[in-house]
Amino acid sequence: MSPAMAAIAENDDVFVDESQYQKGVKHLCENVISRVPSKYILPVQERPSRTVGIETATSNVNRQLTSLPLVDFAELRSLSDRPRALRLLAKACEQYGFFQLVNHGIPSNVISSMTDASSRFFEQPYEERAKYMSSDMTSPVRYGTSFNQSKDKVFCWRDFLKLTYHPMSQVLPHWPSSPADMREVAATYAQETKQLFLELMDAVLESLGLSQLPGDDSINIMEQFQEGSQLMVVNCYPQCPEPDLTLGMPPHSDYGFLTLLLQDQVQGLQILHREDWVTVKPIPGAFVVNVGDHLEIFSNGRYKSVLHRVLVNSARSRISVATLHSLPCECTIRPSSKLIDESNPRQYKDTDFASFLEYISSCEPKKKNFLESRKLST
Ligand SMILES: O=C(O)CCC(=O)C(=O)O
Ligand SMILES: [Fe+2]
Repeated sequence: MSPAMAAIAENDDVFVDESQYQKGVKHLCENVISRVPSKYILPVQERPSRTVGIETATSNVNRQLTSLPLVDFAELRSLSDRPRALRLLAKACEQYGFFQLVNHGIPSNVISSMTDASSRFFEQPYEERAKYMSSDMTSPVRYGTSFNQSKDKVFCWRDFLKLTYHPMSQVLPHWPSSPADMREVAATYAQETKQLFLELMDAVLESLGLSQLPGDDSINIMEQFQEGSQLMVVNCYPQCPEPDLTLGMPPHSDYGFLTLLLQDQVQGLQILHREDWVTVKPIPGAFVVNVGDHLEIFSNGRYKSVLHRVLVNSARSRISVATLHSLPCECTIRPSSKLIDESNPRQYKDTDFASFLEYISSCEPKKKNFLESRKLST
């Protein structure tokens, strides 16, 4: 360890120079650390064991593993089972904003290769990962740390690699060339999850009663989804010596229509359900799917974009891959006209990707603020 980065024995702060924390948690963990540096220590009210919801603080944390609703994709694909599966899907999106998707048909080797290549990416020396560091939110490849590292006062215990994917564009050459299989594995994974998202979105529209209506926008919107935005977020949460003092990710909701999340077998994801934080139990090979802000807006509030956060632990590091899908970035998102009537007045303003980026660049995005900011006061 160089003197400039020397750990101060009695102090928790590993780095004398604050800017070293910008290099990420993996980099930090290359030093011997037995305590969490103050840069990562949350105020007491925001720590994992002390919060219910985000504003209220009680000690009533539900650490039980919850069984999320299970949606069987094979049933959605079967003519006879589809109506029942659609009802289940609707209930999950209304009541939890989350479900586990099983029998989705993506080959298991595509999934295991993705988690495997992701782990190997983070195992590389810092200099290799740092090639992709960028503060430009629109960059097609971005390595970074925390949640919003240029704004966060307290850092999260998480490093990430964000890859934007578009079937037509030339972003692949910008993706990491090391590990050697990363580009190919990530491209296959992106294509497979895109197809899955399209089929799921078709089911979501049907579950909202929006398909096959004369003059309905659903055919139009499905065409737009073909060209839609797709962001893969590979999250790495290293082992943490004092996991009760920090979070892997703060409470947040996702911006798109649907997020397809692959988590390894290390639990950590919690969702806010009936005011309790509940841990989502990993199911091997399943996707955790959640409603994003754009779908809440499009469904005029019927489907919920729910706050979730990530706990870290002292025993094992954790990898997850979240794929966020939405309409093309230049599209405006607004409540479907079919879901607005006298008894369901319009609840959200028009929104677009540019206003979202502007919003997250200008504030500390730790709460459900963006979606709140799009709500019309009634
Ligand atoms: O790591 C997880 O389980 C959740 C990740 C997440 O919420 C995100 O990337 O938006
Ligand atoms: Fe998320």
